[in-house]
This record gives sequence, C-alpha cells and structure tokens, in this order.
Amino acid sequence: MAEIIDGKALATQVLARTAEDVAQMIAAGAGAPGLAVILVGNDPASEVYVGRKIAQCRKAGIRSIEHRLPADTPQEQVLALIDALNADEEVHGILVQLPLPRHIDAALVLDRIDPGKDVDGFHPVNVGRLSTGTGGLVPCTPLGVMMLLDSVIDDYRGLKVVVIGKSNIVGKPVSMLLLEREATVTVTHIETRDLPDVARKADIIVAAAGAPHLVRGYWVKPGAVVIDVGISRVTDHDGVTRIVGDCATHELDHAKAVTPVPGGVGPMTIACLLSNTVLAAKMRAMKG
Ligand SMILES: Nc1nc2c(c(=O)[nH]1)N[C@@H](CN(C=O)c1ccc(C(=O)N[C@@H](CCC(=O)O)C(=O)O)cc1)CN2
Repeated sequence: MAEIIDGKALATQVLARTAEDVAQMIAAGAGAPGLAVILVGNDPASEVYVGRKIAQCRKAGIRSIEHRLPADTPQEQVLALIDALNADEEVHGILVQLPLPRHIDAALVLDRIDPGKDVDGFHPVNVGRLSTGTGGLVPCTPLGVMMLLDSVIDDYRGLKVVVIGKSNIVGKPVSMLLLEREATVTVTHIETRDLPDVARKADIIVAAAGAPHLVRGYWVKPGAVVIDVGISRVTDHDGVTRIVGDCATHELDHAKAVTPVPGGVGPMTIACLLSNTVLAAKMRAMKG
C-alpha cells in the first residue's frame, strides 16, 4: 500500500512555524508583516482561495489588506493600485489572485509588482533568480511540492523525475528546484510522445497537467513517489461534483508514496504563501 503524504498536516506545521516567526518579529518591535491581496472579479474558486488565504493570515498574525475589485476594472486601475502598494512601507507582500479577467494582461500586472514584495514568486526577477539558483522568492505551489517530497526523500541526486506540465506557475519552477537538488528532470507537456513510457521510468512523478486522472497505474513504476498537483471539479453520473487530481490514485497502490487530492498540494500552497510573506518582511527589514 502506498504511503499517503498528508499535505494538510504538513501545512498545519508550516503555518504554526510561520505564526511563531510572526510572534517573534512583533516581540522584537518589527511589527506584523502585511499582505495585500488583490482579487479582480468574482470567480467562485478564486473567492474561496482568497477567503482561505485571508483566514490563515489572521490566524498567523499577518495583517491582510484586501482589495476586491469588480470584474470590469480597467487594467490601468489595477496597475495604479500595485504602484501604490509597492510604495506602501506597511505592505510586505502583494498577491494578485489568478486568473485575471481576460481584458487584463496578467504578465504586465505581475511584472509591475516590486520583486521584493512578490510573494507568489511570479516576477521575472524572481523567476531568473530561481533558474540561476541565486535566492529570491519561490512560487508557493512548487515550494509546497518540495516540502512534501522532502518528507519522503532524503537525497535527490541522480533520481529520475518526470514533471507533467510546463506551466510558469508549477511545471517550470518545480523543475528548477529539482535540478538544484541534482535530480535528472524531464519536463513533459501536451506534445510529448509516449508519455506513459516516459513516466514509467521515473522515480518521482510531479503531475501538474490539470487533466483529471491522466496518470494511470501502469504509468507508474513500483516504488515511485507521485505528487499530484491537479485540482479539477468533475461531476459523476449521479450528478455529484467531486474534486479530483491528475492521478488515478486508486490505481497507485504499488507506488512508494502519493499525495491525495484534496488534502495534498493545495493546503501547502496557502501555507507557503504565508511563509513567503514573512520571508519578504524579513528581507525588507534586513535591507532597511
Ligand atoms: N496568485 C495566485 N493565483 C493562483 C495560485 C497561486 O499560487 N497564486 N494557485 C491557484 C489557486 N490556489 C491559490 O491561489 C489554490 C488552489 C487550491 C487550494 C486548495 O487548498 N485546494 C484544496 C481542494 C480545493 C477546494 O477545497 O476547493 C486541496 O487541494 O485540498 C489552495 C490554493 C490558482 N491561482
């Protein structure tokens, strides 16, 4: 039977450590870190994630500053808000919830955030730092993936990793982090030929394609570790909607360890956002 890696439990530990860090900062007279959260529009899933982020900030002692804007907010107004938040000394982290409405150029918006406040790690400066292994803020989901992997793997050197999906948010950054650990990384995508054969050679699979139950049992080598980043809502024949991942987890008994969906990578994303906010506040204090 494969070990189920409990992302909820690990996220609780990360959040507890973050709350301790915040308490220490406050005790030292530095003040609580501040996270500005921008949500444009009313995408139901984004509303839920933003709500959870703000609730966790409150628990950890991080000040959250909410900016909820209507779906038709002009791009210039979003950019002006980011300029104001960049200049605000009380704001240590800025988060723009994705996806943005179609009329807004997400790349332009993300590029406008001060790299030192970019707690999502999406700014080109942080992307560049990650790819050169020179520090910076690391995207939350890949950071969470690495923490989950670290709970079952000590040494990545020479291990074969197959990353399924080449997104800027997960596939590419997680590949960089794994390369830093000296794993042999293959990044696959929609055009990859013979994907099941490629996946079957892997010691670690990171599935981030957003395709429900794409990874079947026969794709996975016995003893491999499988991290499921996908989160899709599917409706059964009986009309019940469920959240499922990219992996057919019920076929993975022969794996060494797997993450569940829900309760795997998702909770880690939010926990890592909070730890990144504390890191950004500490980096700013050191600079100051
Ligand atoms: N600015 C950002 N936008 C988005 C990011 C991001 O990292 N930064 N990631 C996703 C959404 N996301 C956080 O924002 C996120 C997704 C899922 C979960 C989560 O806990 N999921 C649960 C299951 C889903 C549910 O209960 O509704 C789980 O896996 O257990 C947290 C955060 C896109 N946008």
